[in-house]
Amino acid sequence: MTTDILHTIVAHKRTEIALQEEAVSQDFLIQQLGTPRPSKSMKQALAASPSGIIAEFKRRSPSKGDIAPQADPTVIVPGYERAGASGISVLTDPKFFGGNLKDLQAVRPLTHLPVLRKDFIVSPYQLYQAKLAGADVVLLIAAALTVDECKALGKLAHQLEMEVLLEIHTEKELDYLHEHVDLIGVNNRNLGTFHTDVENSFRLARKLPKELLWVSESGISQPDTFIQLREAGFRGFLMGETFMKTPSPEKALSDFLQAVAL
Ligand SMILES: O=C(O)c1ccccc1NCC(=O)[C@H](O)[C@H](O)COP(=O)(O)O
Repeated sequence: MTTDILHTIVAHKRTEIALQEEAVSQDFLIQQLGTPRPSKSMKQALAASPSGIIAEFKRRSPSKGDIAPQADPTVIVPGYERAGASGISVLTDPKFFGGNLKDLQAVRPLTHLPVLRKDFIVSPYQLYQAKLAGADVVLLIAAALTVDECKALGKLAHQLEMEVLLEIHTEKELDYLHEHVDLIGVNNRNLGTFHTDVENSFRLARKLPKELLWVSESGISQPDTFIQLREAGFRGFLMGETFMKTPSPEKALSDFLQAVAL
């Protein structure tokens, strides 16, 4: 089921990709792959971390508008690593989030952490782009795909040695699980209404497969909530706005980790 904003974003995404493909063909991207650099495992990094925060670089969003429109990822991302992030997420969507694949490319050599390409992935073309830009993980959003598309994209991501974070919002979307999923993300944000409720993670936790690593996504700002989510079994926490809206995302993350005593 697609919701309105998601529908709009995905429709625009298809146009964006078609234009990019006109300029640079998929065959050309494949030729450029050569011998790719080995990937870093987000799953292992989160499982080994006492905190598990995937700190996100996000300039703006459909729900909040401008958050940090002038932010520079080459400043923010090394700061996140110094502060103790376990992984990095870079929003690469230009129109709705003010991001760019170049942001991901720019931070790749500046961090040892696994990097997630956070975008609305609907085409193999975007997976080749992600690999070339240096992503270790890609997001597949159940609500933006059919089950077959999700499986085919997951399979290709694995062939390209990238991990797959499958994002769900409802129990029904557990039908999207397949053998090429490494991490399961529960989005606390309803993409139709933008209403954000971390209860969604607690509700769905009872249904999530034990063999996958669980990530709670969106709207996490309170140390108490974070601690309760860890107690419920989540080992990854995708957090953007809480840090990006402050003058120093590095300090905000460092303070947050101190508040949860990690
Ligand atoms: O953030 C939005 O408004 C949004 C709207 C529509 C689709 C996706 C959206 N966000 C993408 C994300 O996944 C979040 O940036 C990520 O989960 C972090 O959320 P937050 O900590 O609330 O910034």
